Amino acid sequence: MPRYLPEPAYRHGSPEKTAVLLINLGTPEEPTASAVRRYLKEFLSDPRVVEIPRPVWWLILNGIILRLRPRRSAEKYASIWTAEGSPLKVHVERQAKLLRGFLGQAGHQVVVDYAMRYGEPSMAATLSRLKAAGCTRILLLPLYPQYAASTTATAIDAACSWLQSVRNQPEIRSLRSFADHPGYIAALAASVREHWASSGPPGDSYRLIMSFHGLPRYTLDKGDPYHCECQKSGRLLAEALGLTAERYQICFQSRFGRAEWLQPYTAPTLRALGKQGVQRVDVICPGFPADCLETLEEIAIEGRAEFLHGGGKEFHYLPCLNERDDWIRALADIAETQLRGWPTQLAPDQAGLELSALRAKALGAPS
Ligand SMILES: C=CC1=C(C)c2cc3[nH]c(cc4nc(cc5[nH]c(cc1n2)c(C)c5CCC(=O)O)C(CCC(=O)O)=C4C)c(C)c3C=C
Ligand SMILES: [Fe+2]
Ligand SMILES: [Fe+2]
Repeated sequence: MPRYLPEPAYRHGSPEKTAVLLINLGTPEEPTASAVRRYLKEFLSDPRVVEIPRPVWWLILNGIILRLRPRRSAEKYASIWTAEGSPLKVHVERQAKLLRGFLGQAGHQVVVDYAMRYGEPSMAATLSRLKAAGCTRILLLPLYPQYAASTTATAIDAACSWLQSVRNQPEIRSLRSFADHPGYIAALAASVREHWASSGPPGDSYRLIMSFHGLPRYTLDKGDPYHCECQKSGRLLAEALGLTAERYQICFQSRFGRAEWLQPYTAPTLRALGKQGVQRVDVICPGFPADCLETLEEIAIEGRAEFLHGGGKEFHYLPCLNERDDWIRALADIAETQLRGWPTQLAPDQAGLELSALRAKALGAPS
């Protein structure tokens, strides 16, 4: 027998609201080994993330990874931690706040919130809170421009498993990906152009490196569209910038484990470019809408060292879209497109409430 969360008695005509829920990966609560262990345990236990059969993976995870990795990763987190907390969380929180303002300008009265797939604020708690606040329509917006089963799909799974616990379910919509959204590509292109304007235009010995988070190679063979969506975003960005094929390169970072991942790998590519005598690289991470450990530490610190040790002269890391105005506008456009057909004004609902109160009065009974 399913067990449902406690539910208030249904009242006809109660206010109905629409919510937009931004979803990101999640991040440890503190840059300490124990907080990182808790985070990694939840993250890496997800069968969408690691597809190795369970008894074997359970032994590797608990016997090796969770003993060794948390301390090393915590040191890396400590190197990028801010006074306000983990950069990923700080940026997502601000993005939600800004999106609320932008959607408000567009005339929508929607509730905008954010949740993390792993850690806090959890998806289940946030969805329950939205429901308790009267949200009967919820748009799920995973903040992954390129679809992957290990990111987008697992975020939707988590929402679906929360739905299983709900008696009176809200209506749900979800965004699959936005790899070729014109506003997203234009915001990336504008950030590169602004960077060229302030750091000098690219010379003859130059590459723009577009570094995406990697995935195991088998995901491509098994039909995950992630690789293709990354190629598409990269090509559209290059086209927007007027870069020919020799002037940019798409590569994949953050390899985890010993299996083959999507190639070319970012770190060896940076080192090789330095060795080949390429003078300057600018690195952008279009797959990450918010700066995080993987961009601020792995690219801006370690990637820089790879290129310079290889013999390169000038390395620039371009920040993620974060709170850029053009990006938040693009996000608002993405949300509005998905919201189409849903009432996003409170007024009609309030009118409905008034009407049902009148009816209740007329009938002399609760509605
Ligand atoms: C952009 C999309 C991402 C994909 C695809 C992705 C797949 C993926 N990641 C791991 C393992 C780790 N990732 C870690 C951090 C991390 N990953 C993403 C995004 C994607 N991951 C982000 C935004 C972050 C940063 C989080 C932060 O707190 O700043 C980590 C943790 C850090 C570490 O110990 O190295 C791991 C582990 C796998 C296995 C995977 C797909 C199979
Ligand atoms: Fe990752
Ligand atoms: Fe592909």
